[in-house]
This record gives sequence, C-alpha cells and structure tokens, in this order.
Amino acid sequence: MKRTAFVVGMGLIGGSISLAIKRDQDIHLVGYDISAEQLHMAKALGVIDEAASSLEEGAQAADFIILAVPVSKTIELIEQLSTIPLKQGVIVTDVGSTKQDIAAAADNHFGDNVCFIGGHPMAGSHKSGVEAAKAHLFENAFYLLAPGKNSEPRHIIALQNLLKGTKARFLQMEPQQHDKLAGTVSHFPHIIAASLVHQLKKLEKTDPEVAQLAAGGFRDITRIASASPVMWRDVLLHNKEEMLRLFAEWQIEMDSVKEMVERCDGKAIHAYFQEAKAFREELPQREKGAIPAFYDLFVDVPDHPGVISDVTRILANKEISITNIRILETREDIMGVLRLSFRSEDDRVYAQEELKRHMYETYTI
Ligand SMILES: NC(=O)C1=CN([C@@H]2O[C@H](COP(=O)(O)OP(=O)(O)OC[C@H]3O[C@@H](n4cnc5c(N)ncnc54)[C@H](O)[C@@H]3O)[C@@H](O)[C@H]2O)C=CC1
Ligand SMILES: O=C(O)C(=O)Cc1ccc(O)cc1
Repeated sequence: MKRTAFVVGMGLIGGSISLAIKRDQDIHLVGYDISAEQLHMAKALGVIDEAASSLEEGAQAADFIILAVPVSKTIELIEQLSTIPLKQGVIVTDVGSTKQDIAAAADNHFGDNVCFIGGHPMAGSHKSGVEAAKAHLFENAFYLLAPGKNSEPRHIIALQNLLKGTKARFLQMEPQQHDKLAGTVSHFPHIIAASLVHQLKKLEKTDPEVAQLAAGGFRDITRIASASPVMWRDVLLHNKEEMLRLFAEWQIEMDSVKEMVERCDGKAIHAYFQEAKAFREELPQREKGAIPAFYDLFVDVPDHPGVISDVTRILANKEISITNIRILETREDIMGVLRLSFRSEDDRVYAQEELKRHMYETYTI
C-alpha cells in the first residue's frame, strides 16, 4: 500500500511542496483547498494525484498532513484536525512564516496519536496561487523545523525524507528563536517595503510623474510589497512582540541617521553607508530567502561578434532559462568570460552539458 500525503492549501507553497515531493517520492498525493478553483487547478496542473472533497476525508486517510495556509488558518486547522479521527502516528507539519503560536496550538490540541513538527521553508516569492508553484522553489534554501512535544528523531527523519525533493537544507530551531530571527530578516523588511510604496503613493497625488521614475532601486527594494496581504497580515499579528521591538529599534536607527543629515555630517553618513555595504557584501549568497540564490556558470568565449547569441541560442533550443547574463571581461585578442545565472542547480548542470557538447569551456566556482 502506497503511503498518502495530504496537503491542505493549494497555493504557492502547498503547490511547490507537492511538486517537490512528487518528483522524488512514490507516494499518493492528495490536496485540499477551500477555493474550489485553486483545488481544481492543482489537479489540472498535475500538482496532486487527487483532490479531497473535504478536510475530513483527506485527513483521515493521511500518513502525513502538510498545512500550507496563512498562519491564522493554520491555527484554526490544527483545532479542526484535533476533532477528526486521524491515523495513529500521523505526522502533521505546517509551512507558516511564524512558529510560536502555531507550536502552542499544536501542543494544546493534539494528543499522543499525532506527531506535530512545525516547519518553515525559508524561500518563496511575492507571487501567490498554485499557478506560480515550482518544484525547485526551495532548492538550497534553509527549511526550519521546530519539533513538537511528541516528535522523536525517527519522526523528524521521516519528515525530512518526505521533503527530500525540495533539496532544502534542514535546520532545527526553537519556535521563539525562529520568530526572533525571521522578524529581522523577513517580517520587518516587509513593513518597510510596504511603507515606501505608501510614501510614493502619497507623493503621486501631487506629483503624478513620480510613479514613472520609480524604477530600478525602488522596484528592487519594494518587490516584496506585491505579496499576499492576507498572508502578511497574519505574519505580523502572530509575531507582534518582535515587531513592536523592531519598530522601537528602527525608530532609534532612523533618528540617528536623521541627526547625521541635520548636522550635515558627511563623514558619519559615509561611514554609515560604508559599514552597511561591507556587511551586506559579506552575507552568504547561496542561501535563498531574503536574498535570492543564483546558480552561476562561467563560459569562456572568444571575443568575436555573434558569440553571445550562439550561447543563448544553444540554451534556448533546450528550453533552459537564463535569469541573468553578464560579460565579465572582453579585450581584444583575449578570451571573454560570460557569467550565466540559472534558476536551479538542475538548469545549471543541463546548461553545462549542452555548452560542453558545443565545445565551449565552462566552469563553476
Ligand atoms: N509566499 C511565500 O513566499 C512563503 C509563504 N510561507 C507561508 O506559507 C503559507 C501559505 O502561503 P502561500 O502559499 O504563499 O499562500 P497562497 O495564498 O498562495 O496560498 C494559500 C492557499 O490556502 C488556501 N486556504 C486558506 N484557508 C484555507 C483553509 N481553511 N482550508 C484550505 N485551504 C485554505 C487558500 O485558498 C490558498 O489557495 C503561509 O502560512 C505563509 O506564511 C512560507 C514561506 C514562503
Ligand atoms: O519573496 C521573497 O524574497 C521572500 O523572502 C519570500 C518569503 C516570504 C515569506 C517567508 O516566510 C519566506 C520567504
């Protein structure tokens, strides 16, 4: 008998986890969503093997239950699941961006028959819905696990094995520590991004041309403000204490920068930017999350016209997408180097094979 995994919430994360599980495990994948449209789409896109007609139906038959809904709904679902007769030894996990309140709900509601392990894949995007789901969304990203009261090492191993296809890097952490760290690297930056957009919106009322100028850096720093308001409302409400602490710290920080400007203290302003630049440049690049990962491939190219289009054509013929392309060095009579970035390790390996077949010298660092 095949084991069954039941994924509740067929959105970006539920869909991506389902696809990652399907590419690696021989398991029956059942999905459920309160939106009949999302559920139908998940089945039509081949993200799940079967659509459950109710939470009860899907939950009762499952060996694993993955809750992939906004945080408040996750807490409600834990309460609902605790009233349904689940299989003995079922492993329940979630993907919520906060962990403390969810862990407390699981501790309060689940009995000994259920093993709850909180989870948070620390990668994603500003997009929502199953249409945006990708099997490789979590590749190389940290995936935090917060084992609950009944979880033993064998349960954690079983869950990590189920999620192997995500190619994520598992890390165990206490819920409280998780919420503190995620508050700084993810939750608070979201408020800043949204507030910058509000500032622009206000100015646009009197100076409509400003919106045309909001390109480049403004778009980069505010990309995450396009994410789901429902999801982010819940994140803030369920990490309230940490958010309030960060507001206080942020205000002190802003006051200090404001004073530097008021004093016209160029030396202090320079040092402020210099310190931030140096620290940011030391941040690890490979991990997904706040800063996206890039899978780079370097290609030696002779410096003659048409070579870049030859490389891109070879990859396009194999439908390998390049997310970024840069010429690192081209001077007369020497080889140039192309740096190609890909979405995933699989794409990079495939691209390297294809380019080698066409006699290009390639390497990774
Ligand atoms: N979007 C991101 O980049 C990341 C999100 N997360 C977490 O993942 C969770 C899901 O987020 P997304 O997939 O981005 O959202 P989404 O909006 O793409 O999908 C959520 C889905 O849950 C469904 N849903 C809501 N209430 C439900 C209920 N009671 N029963 C069944 N289905 C229900 C919705 O209809 C929707 O299809 C959230 O808790 C979020 O904090 C974690 C990592 C990254
Ligand atoms: O879009 C991005 O860059 C993100 O950082 C997405 C994201 C959103 C919420 C999370 O809990 C984790 C990752």
